[in-house]
Amino acid sequence: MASIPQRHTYYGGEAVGLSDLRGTEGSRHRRRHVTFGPYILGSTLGEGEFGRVKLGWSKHASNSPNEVPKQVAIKLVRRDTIPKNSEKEIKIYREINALKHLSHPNIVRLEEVLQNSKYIGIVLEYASGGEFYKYIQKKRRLKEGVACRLFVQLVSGVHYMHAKGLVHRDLKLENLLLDKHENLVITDFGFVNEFFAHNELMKTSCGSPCYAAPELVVSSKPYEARKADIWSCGVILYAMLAGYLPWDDDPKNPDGNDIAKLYHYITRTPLKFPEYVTPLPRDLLRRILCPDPKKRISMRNIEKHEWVRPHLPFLSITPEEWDRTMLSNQVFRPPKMKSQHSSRPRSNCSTSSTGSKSDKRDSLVIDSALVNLPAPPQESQSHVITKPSPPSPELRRSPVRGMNRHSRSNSAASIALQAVVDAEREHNMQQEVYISLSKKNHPHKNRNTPAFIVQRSNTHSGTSGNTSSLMNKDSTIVETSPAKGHTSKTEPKSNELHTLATSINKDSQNIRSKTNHTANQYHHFAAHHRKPRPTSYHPGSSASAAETSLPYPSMLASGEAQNQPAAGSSFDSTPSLQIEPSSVAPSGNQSPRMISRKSFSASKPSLDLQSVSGDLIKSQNDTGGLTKGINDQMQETGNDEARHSRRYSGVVVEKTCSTVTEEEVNSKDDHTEISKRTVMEKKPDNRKRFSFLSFYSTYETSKSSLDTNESKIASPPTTTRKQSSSIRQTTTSEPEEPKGNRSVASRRTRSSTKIYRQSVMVANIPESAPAAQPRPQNDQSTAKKVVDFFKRRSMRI
Ligand SMILES: Nc1ncnc2c1ncn2[C@@H]1O[C@H](COP(=O)(O)OP(=O)(O)OP(=O)(O)O)[C@@H](O)[C@H]1O
Repeated sequence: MASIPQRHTYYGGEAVGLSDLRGTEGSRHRRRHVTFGPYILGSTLGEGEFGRVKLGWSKHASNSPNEVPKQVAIKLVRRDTIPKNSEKEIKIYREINALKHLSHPNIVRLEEVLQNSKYIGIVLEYASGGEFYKYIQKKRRLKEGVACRLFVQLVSGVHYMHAKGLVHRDLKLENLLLDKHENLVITDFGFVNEFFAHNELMKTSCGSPCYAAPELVVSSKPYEARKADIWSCGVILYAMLAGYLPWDDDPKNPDGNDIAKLYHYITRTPLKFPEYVTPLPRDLLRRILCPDPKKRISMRNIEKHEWVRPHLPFLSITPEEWDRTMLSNQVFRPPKMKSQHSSRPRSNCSTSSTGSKSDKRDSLVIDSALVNLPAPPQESQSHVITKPSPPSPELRRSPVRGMNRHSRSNSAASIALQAVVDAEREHNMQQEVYISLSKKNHPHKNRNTPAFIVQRSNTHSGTSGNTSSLMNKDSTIVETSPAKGHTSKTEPKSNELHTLATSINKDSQNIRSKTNHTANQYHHFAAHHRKPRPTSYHPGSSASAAETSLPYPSMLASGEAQNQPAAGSSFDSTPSLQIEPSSVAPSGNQSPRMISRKSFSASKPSLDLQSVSGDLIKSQNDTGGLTKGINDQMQETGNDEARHSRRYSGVVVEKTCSTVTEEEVNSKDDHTEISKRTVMEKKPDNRKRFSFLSFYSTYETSKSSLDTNESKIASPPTTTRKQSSSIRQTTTSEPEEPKGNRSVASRRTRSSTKIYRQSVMVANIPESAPAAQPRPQNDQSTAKKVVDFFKRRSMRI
């Protein structure tokens, strides 16, 4: 038996033995963790605009030695860094609100929102697989099968959010993470926006130049945001397959510094591929990376493309089915109901972990008016931040619209309050879905069974008739809204949905069982780095939904001729709804390897939602505006069921936590561990063409200091990480040529400055950008600085 080493201290001639010191020593050795609410804080996983993202794990689960504590990523946002009504506040608000409504295995899951007097903690699912760009960087490029699986996951997640009426607007490799089973996880919803009509156009351009669709850059016209997301997906797919970004080989703009030239090049130059990219993905990429958004392939047609056919069952899962599946795998405890007489939500924020008076003082004072969520800011034509605007005349079914607004509700503190209120609504919604499911299980009792159309794709009429031969004619998709002219012919069988869920769960359990060992090592895997991110948000307004024709600049017109798909311009046509009942249920072999996340697991999550969440408040009037996409379908089909399909999107709880202080958080980073991810951060191989971060240049790793003396044990050993960097812009213009030998070391190392990407607004790039002319040296250097600034940052275009 290990004995505590005897220590004798001499005090003025009197020996003090162990027994006298045991208390002192005991307290010294006692593990004291830095905590935030119900979570023990660990190392810093990364750093963004809002602050550090910490690894955390549930205190409650750790009581049992055999139970792996639930791990989470906690985005800690200092409240005093978020001025009221600031861009930052709006961005956080948007991100939280969007995540609450998204429940998809490839979208980062929001666990809850916590706060104390100093911090707001956005508790997210922990994506332990690290950052996706590093994954590609490590492998140089992905094998086709792997790329296809991950692309399908990306498409599924993006399609899901589009169906929910949301557009991401900043899809890029840096905003993709991997979970422990190398499934894709879409993160960073700071630029998310809602759209309310199928053809609704947006004004505000967001994103990063390399991933931004041309229409965002070369035209000031409103754009169809979903098509812009699709473009970004294409750039991501290209990077997966090729190992570098497309259109980076302009000899006149080798470094891609000149954004005007970059976009001229994009719109005028046919897409080139290295020889190792096979014809099928090439065809798909040509259809996606089509400069003319009108001719760009739609999400539905991507899902029908031959290349992704092996994953058709997965892609066939509709948003509604995802909602149900995720819901069925959630452990949901009915929240404590507040008193019926209480008109305002009750918060447990005063039950801070310290219970100090100051904490109570800092706790949120809940204003009943906050029950009405503020509207998200509208996009303004002038690209200026606007505050929540009054409801638009057209009724948009949004939880943030169509309700009384609270004029002061945009304060940082109120964000978490909104979360409480939304939890209330979520619960209500949850109950609706349960009712819906229960009715579905007894269809004879259900008068509102949704009208699923089940039909072979090659039998539907209309626009799909011209589909390319590469389209999967036998493919089936599942839709909740019937095609025009169709009436509900086949009702969805609840056992079909069940089969889907069961299949997924089986898959999940298999993977889970294989990876229990990995799970036990969870806490050893963390990473921290400083990752530049877009930092500003410029809400804009949506253009009129009536505006369906997008005048397109001539340069695009000329470019589109070159980048058009070889055939099948009808890809953008709205496909009819098709379901092949027999193919709805995914076969295990065909399903992409993903799942394995909690949502798919039948196992009980270690987080005790109730103990964590405290009060959840039931809402009376959730109208689910963020599910506008579904509502659109509902309106089209007259199908009320879609309304019930809004999923329960996680319990969002606001709670006051008082144990973490700024000093603790700041100091704790000093000893962060990272073992797994650092493997990916070896010195870049010069033979690699692919190096994503060049665009943002090299940036210094933040040496986080998570561990205080008190938390050494809580936090695994720290490895200071250095971000390698650089998306290389190559000089050769030869097509079909792998360009791995180009020397980019100098570019990679040209900057080691710590950089925070900041969104910027730039004027639209003129159609004919002035050719680069010799300029005085001083001017050039200034211009270079500006260009570098843009290149290294996520850019508001
Ligand atoms: N759920 C997560 N799991 C694991 N790591 C994460 C998670 N979320 C964020 N990180 C890490 O933290 C880093 C910063 O996160 P994120 O970019 O979301 O922060 P942010 O403050 O929103 O920054 P920005 O909005 O500027 O992008 C990420 O690059 C990633 O490495």
